[in-house]
Amino acid sequence: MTVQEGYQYAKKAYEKWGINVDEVLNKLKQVPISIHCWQGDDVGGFEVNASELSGGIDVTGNYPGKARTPEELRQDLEKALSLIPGKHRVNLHAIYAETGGEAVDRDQLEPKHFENWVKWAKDNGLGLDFNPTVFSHPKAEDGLTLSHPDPEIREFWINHCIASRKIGEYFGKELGSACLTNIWVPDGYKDVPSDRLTPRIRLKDSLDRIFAEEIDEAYNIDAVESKLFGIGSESYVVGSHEFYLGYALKNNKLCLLDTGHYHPTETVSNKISAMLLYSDKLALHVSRPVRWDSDHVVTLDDELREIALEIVRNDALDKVMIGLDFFDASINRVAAWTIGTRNMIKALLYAMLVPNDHLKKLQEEGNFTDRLALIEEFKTYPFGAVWDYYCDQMGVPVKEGWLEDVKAYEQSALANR
Ligand SMILES: C[C@H](O)[C@H](O)[C@@H](O)C(=O)CO
Ligand SMILES: [Mn+2]
Repeated sequence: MTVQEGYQYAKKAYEKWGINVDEVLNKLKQVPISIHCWQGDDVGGFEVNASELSGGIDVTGNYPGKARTPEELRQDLEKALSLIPGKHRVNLHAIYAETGGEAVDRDQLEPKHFENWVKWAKDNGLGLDFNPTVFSHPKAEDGLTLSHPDPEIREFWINHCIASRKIGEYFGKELGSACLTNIWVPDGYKDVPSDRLTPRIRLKDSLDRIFAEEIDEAYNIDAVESKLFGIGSESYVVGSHEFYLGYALKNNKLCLLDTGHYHPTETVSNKISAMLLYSDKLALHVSRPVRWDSDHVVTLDDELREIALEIVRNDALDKVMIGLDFFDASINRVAAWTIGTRNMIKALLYAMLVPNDHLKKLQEEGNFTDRLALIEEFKTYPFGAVWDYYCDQMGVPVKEGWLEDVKAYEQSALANR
């Protein structure tokens, strides 16, 4: 069966349920995914005086071919983007600044240090998002930053976050698309704290100072990302979910939910509808925790589909800013981006091809038998045939065809590094 024949067959199956597949694909085309640059170099960055990765996160594996320069990272991203259908965004961290060989500390970073990224984003029709890097630095050595008892250390990180918001504003202005600038800090304690409140008072004060400067949301949107625990902060994290949920609601900021930052049986899919009742927007770092916040490559698992269903069935595609956050150095890094991003898009397509309104109605009527039966039957509807057609139409490889491209790229580019 050709891709076209498969599509016609699938279309008929979905049309029986009133789903207009052509309309679905047009809608899907317009959903940007923010692809994290840090999968390409194991969260290393290009600082002149780079520190080891810290902040309670870890990248394992040493698959050859990691990007060593901004040029290599951009080249690898271009390769991955050529295998992913749609127009997307790239998410940068401050450690990806280009300072021309000069050591520029993070509180001194300026838009000019990201000019190459902006030029590249313009050439490739991409939006850019941003993150201050509040780890992997001598001033984050003891695992405390914006909540540090030492006012000088706090000041340094406050200034870095302010500088980051200005860089975000610059991205937004240059690219004509608002940049999401997300603050995540690792602050916490390995062992049971004797005072949970004081660090939180300091973190709140730091955030107030960071956000004191008004920046037009047409250019820069602020987000705050919580966490449950990290390596070395197993007992207490200052910026917990409740801390940031309260902060964001009170200060009109976005909560960013990282799917690896909750208890193992706690799901982000279950939070989306609740949070959107109280805030216009929220942001995601879609990741895959395996026993811990391991940042495995996103697979098309139940939770990914459930997240996509929650976004789609609640008509929240323009309210939930979808970003990815995983880093696996045990496999080809371009393949990691391709697999994870294609899966995110596949999940959205899957969710758009479910008769969501009908299923909602069944629930309202108390018809739980039909609800379960249909949810299960739709899992084996010919969604793969629609996905193949979408890839074909968007000019990217169908099915696993992309793997050949990645292998050729591994030979021609990655193997020489
Ligand atoms: C690179 C980090 O993963 C990222 O900044 C942060 O979002 C995080 O999830 C830390 O666990
Ligand atoms: Mn994250």
